[in-house]
Amino acid sequence: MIYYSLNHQSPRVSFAEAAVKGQAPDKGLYFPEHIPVLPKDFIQHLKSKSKEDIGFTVMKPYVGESIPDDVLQQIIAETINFDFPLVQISDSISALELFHGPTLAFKDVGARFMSRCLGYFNRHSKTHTTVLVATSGDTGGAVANGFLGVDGVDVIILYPSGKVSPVQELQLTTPGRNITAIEVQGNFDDCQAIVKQAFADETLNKKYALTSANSINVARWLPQQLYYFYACQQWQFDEPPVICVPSGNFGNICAGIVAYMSGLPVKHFIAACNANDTVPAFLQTGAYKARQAVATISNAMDVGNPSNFVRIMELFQQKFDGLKSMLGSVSIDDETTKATIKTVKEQFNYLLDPHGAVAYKALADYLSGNEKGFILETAHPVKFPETVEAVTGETIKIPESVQHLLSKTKKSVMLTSSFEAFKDWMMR
Ligand SMILES: N[C@@H](CCOP(=O)(O)O)C(=O)O
Repeated sequence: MIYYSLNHQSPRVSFAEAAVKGQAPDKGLYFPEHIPVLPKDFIQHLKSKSKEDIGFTVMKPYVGESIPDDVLQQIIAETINFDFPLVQISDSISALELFHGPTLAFKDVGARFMSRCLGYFNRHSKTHTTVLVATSGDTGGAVANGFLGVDGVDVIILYPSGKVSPVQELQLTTPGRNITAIEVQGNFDDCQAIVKQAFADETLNKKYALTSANSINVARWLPQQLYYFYACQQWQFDEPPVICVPSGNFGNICAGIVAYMSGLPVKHFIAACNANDTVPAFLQTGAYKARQAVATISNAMDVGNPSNFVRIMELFQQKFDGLKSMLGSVSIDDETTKATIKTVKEQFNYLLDPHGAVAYKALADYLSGNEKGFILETAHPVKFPETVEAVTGETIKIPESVQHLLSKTKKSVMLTSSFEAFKDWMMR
């Protein structure tokens, strides 16, 4: 597989080069030159396949010759060694629970896959890589966990001060070793802008081999397709599902659309957003206007300028009508999100996290007649106990993986949101 830059001013590269660079030199996102269509037989017999088989079959065309098959099989097995259950909430809505990994959020899959790929590339080229990552909540913890102790890799996580949940903050500020957390006095878009500027900065690039562990990196983005295959493997109805994805940086839903274009049966996609409504507004007006991110209770989606939207446009060959026929997007406010957590708990005894609740409400509003669908439950409610407990009046049982964090002390470097402050810190 060859990858090109969406800005079309950089050389085409292999999977290995795209993963090691993160972003193309012309600041474009890498994109696969074609979307492989999987054999019909494979899709029809998903139910009889193992998670590992599905993972290998889906990822192999994207990885190409960059990683030998036996190593890729091992990487996939280590990436997906937890459950992805599709749990029925109501007659028409199920939840694909993506929070059974080590950091209780869907980012674990991409972070584990990418860290192992990079570890493999570094062992072979004997290079040292510095991974920069911006987070609005869940990516940071997953990347810290996935890259902890990986050979030849240092990780620098930038997060918006005061705008991630206490559990998320502990996950990304306490691992130590090769992981450093930078607390930025700004919002997620400021963190993401600093990271993107760093990739284009000559001085920093002379000193460090930089890459990204956000979904702008193909090795973080593409494995997210696997969720959709695992969901369809468990889908019990004849009609294909409507799939609703809580969306911030739009990497996850973009990966879902790739899975659909590879042959996975899907009726419609809905990108459920919080008050950060850049994409819902675009789908209504046809004018894309990035906005300043605003803080909400579903903080991992507090993104005003979603990086992956350019990839979604590319998948639909820049055709607005084609895009609109397959993708809808709505904005759900915090009060409605809280009311949804409460109602779903009372009616169906299912506890949603704020991100899942945004998706649940968007899907419930969309479905009509006998239509059925599922949401991606992207994070465990225990990552947001203040919100969830206040709404339901019940205490959430704290899992072991969170319990041990609570006694740890946060360690971070506080910086302003200017690129110069970050560059100065990096140079020192
Ligand atoms: N929702 C994210 C924001 C970054 O998204 P990514 O998928 O591009 O890493 C977060 O939780 O940090």
